[in-house]
Amino acid sequence: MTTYRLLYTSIEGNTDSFVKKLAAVAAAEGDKLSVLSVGDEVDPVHEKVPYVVLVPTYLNGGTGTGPEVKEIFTNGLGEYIEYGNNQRYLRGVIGSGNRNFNDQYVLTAKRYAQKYHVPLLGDYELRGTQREAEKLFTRIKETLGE
Ligand SMILES: Cc1cc2nc3c(=O)[nH]c(=O)nc-3n(C[C@H](O)[C@H](O)[C@H](O)COP(=O)(O)O)c2cc1C
Repeated sequence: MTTYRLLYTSIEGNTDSFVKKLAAVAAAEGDKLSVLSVGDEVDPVHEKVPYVVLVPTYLNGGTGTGPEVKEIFTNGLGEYIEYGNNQRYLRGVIGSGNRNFNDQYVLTAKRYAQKYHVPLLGDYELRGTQREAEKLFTRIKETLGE
């Protein structure tokens, strides 16, 4: 049994729901997740093992992808990554969003991947599907596996 560390933020509950799907996939494979939901109220701790983050997309300031388009609501997760040495243990990002946002689909995750120099491991829409949870759990294992 292996335990995989995941950090995420969820404003409206969709990411929470997807993380539950991932946990069920992990359990079915005899593995475990160690998850932390990072909200504004969470005091950052020093991460001690490699982890993957899941971040939904919330933006304002326009319809494009330029610097005028600002991240909203999810900033606490970025601050957590930048706390102490936490960035050193970040291994990858999974993005979520809604394809109705076209070019801005999962833009926050793409920005995190670029900013923190880690791969975008994949993406899913809204609450995601069972199939996506299975596929992304495989990516998490490949990324964090021993
Ligand atoms: C105000 C607002 C802005 C959003 N902006 C984007 C966006 O720019 N790109 C995108 O892919 N999804 C966007 N979304 C969709 C959310 O990322 C999507 O609903 C996600 O599943 C929310 O996750 P959560 O329920 O865990 O907070 C937006 C949603 C809201 C309510």
